[in-house]
Parts: sequence; structure tokens; C-alpha cells
Amino acid sequence: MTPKIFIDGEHGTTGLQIRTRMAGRRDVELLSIPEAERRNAAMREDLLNNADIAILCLPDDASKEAVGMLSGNNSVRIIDTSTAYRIASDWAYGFAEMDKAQADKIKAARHVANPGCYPTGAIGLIRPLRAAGILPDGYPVSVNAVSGYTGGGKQMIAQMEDQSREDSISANNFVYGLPLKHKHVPEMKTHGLLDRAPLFSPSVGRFAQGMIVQVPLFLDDLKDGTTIESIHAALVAHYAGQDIVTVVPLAESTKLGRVDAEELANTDRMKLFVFGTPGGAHVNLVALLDNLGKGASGAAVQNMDLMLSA
Ligand SMILES: NC(=O)C1=CN([C@@H]2O[C@H](COP(=O)(O)OP(=O)(O)OC[C@H]3O[C@@H](n4cnc5c(N)ncnc54)[C@H](OP(=O)(O)O)[C@@H]3O)[C@@H](O)[C@H]2O)C=CC1
Ligand SMILES: CC(=O)N[C@@H](CCC(=O)OP(=O)(O)O)C(=O)O
Repeated sequence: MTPKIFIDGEHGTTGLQIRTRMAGRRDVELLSIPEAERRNAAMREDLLNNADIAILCLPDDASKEAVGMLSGNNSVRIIDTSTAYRIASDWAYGFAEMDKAQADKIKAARHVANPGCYPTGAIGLIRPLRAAGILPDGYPVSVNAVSGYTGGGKQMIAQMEDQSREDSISANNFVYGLPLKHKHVPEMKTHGLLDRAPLFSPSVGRFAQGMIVQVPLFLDDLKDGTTIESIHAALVAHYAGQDIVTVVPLAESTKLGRVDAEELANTDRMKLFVFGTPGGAHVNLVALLDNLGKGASGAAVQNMDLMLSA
């Protein structure tokens, strides 16, 4: 039988992008709710319970409510794109490339938590270095990032695009998360295998989709003998055989003068770079992705496909 998929929140930013990615697919049947009924709880509950996989594209509270609507149902599998379950031990974390066993965990899981956009970049850079023993216990990790404004969902899109609104945003680039308590920090710490919470400073630019995540490192404070080449080699080994997450060769990245945050917009891929000078004191790790691609909707469809392949 053709598996039935219901996207709860299908008329929002992430939901719409998932729907677009599924358009034309004949191997799945999409259950749909009319836009005007998107908050009709009885209708949602019915559709949720009739799906084989429910993809939740809702704010955290509404996600928890949807999971509650499925509490008596032992067959529906869930992919949640919110922050609600990303460090819950009974949910599989939906970052298939984060280590060798993760894709199989996602395949077998009933409940999958889709990663946050910024954590996808940060964990993608940090976890391989923790696993290889290069990034020692206690290292004070900083994560600096810029996102396209669709990362803020329907509300921020309207604030950036409609300057007649009372709450419009006129800045072309702004830093936020200033109290340093962003909701993505616990997820970066847990799945980045860090013993100290990273210092995370996000920002938004006046472009719709795209993201750069940077993790600067002091080589002297890493495992003895670490070099730009050994860091790059550890990332290359970690992502060997992957095609969605790739590591840019040093010979290529050393020639670059800049990295464009929009380069991977409208793709589901992520590129990792290691910048610095051989023999120098510092390296800067950079992840490039689309906040709505590998950072959200692309990852959700990848996870759905893994679950359907079980
Ligand atoms: N945008 C991004 O880049 C990313 C987003 N995410 C996560 O994905 C989830 C969705 O975010 P995003 O698509 O950006 O948000 P949007 O605000 O664009 O869309 C959310 C959708 O959910 C609907 N909704 C809100 N509350 C309820 C409710 N109680 N019952 C039913 N429907 C409801 C909204 O309807 P209404 O229009 O009526 O408000 C809207 O259609 C969030 O948890 C977000 O954190 C994850 C990674 C990246
Ligand atoms: C630009 C912007 O506002 N971005 C969002 C994160 C987008 C994302 O990844 O959302 P979830 O973790 O909720 O899934 C923020 O900083 O809250």
C-alpha cells in the first residue's frame, strides 16, 4: 500500500517546502488539510491518526499537542521539525550523517526529531572532531552564524518583506539571541558531544534562504600536533561516501576569497570548509547550507525516505 503522509503545518514555511519537494511523487500519498482549517484540532487529529508518517511543521507547543493527539496510536511514525524533542532520549536525532550508525537509527525509529538549522552546521563541524579526540574536553567552543530571514518563519518573512507593518524590520543584517540563551544551544551541546555549552551568536541577513555557520578554533588548545591538514583529514574521513554533506578540498578552499551565504539556497546539501594558513595558529570551520534545505525541509524529506526504506 502507498504510505500516507500528513504534514501538520503544511501551510507554513517549512511545511510548504516539504510539500513542494513531494510534488509529483507517486510512491507516497499526501493527506492534506485546507489552509482555512489548518488550526482545526479535530480535523488535524483525524488526519494525524490516519497517516503512516506525520511530519510536524509547527511551533513547539503545537508539536507537543500533535504528539499528544497520537498518544494512543502505536502505528503512526512522527518526524517533528520543532525544537521540542531534539534532546529527548527516546527520539532519534534526524541528522543521518552525524555518525555511521545514525541513518539506521532513523530508519528504525518511530519518532524522529529533525535538527535545527544552525545545529546542523555546528554539529556537522564539531562532532567529528570530538569523536576523533581532536577537540578536547573543556574547550570553549564558539558558534557564529548568519541565516536567511525565512529561518524566522512566516512572521519574520512578513517583517522583512513588508515595510508598512508596525513591527517591520528595516535592518539588512542584525545580530540577535543577545542573552546567549538560544534554544539551539542544548542541541548543539548534546549532539556535538560537548561537555561545555557552546557560546552561540546568530544573526540574520536580508536574503531569503541560505546559512553560514562558523566555528573558529585555536590550534594550540586542541590535541597536541593538530594542524589544519589533520582537522581537514578528520572531516574527510568522517563524511567519506556521503553526497549530501561534503568537505571542500583544502586545495580548493585556500583559493577562495569569500563564501556566499546563498550559494546552496534551494538545495538540500551542506558543504564544510576548513580555512586558515598551513603552519598558522588558527583555523575557522565553516558550514554552508540552506536553512530550509538541509537545515529543515530537505532533512525532513531525507528522514522520511530513510523511514520508508525500513
Ligand atoms: N524556518 C526555518 O528555517 C526552520 C524552521 N524550523 C521549525 O519548523 C517549525 C515550523 O516553523 P516555520 O515553518 O518556520 O513556521 P511558520 O510560522 O512559517 O509556520 C508554522 C505553521 O504552523 C501553523 N500553526 C501554528 N500553531 C498551530 C496550531 N496550534 N495548530 C495548527 N497549526 C498551527 C501556522 O499557522 P498560522 O499561519 O495560523 O500561524 C503555520 O502555518 C518550527 O518548530 C520551527 O522552529 C526548523 C528548522 C528551520
Ligand atoms: C532566523 C531565525 O529566527 N531562526 C530561528 C531558528 C530556525 C530553526 O532552525 O528553527 P527551529 O530550531 O525552531 O527548528 C531562530 O533563531 O529561532
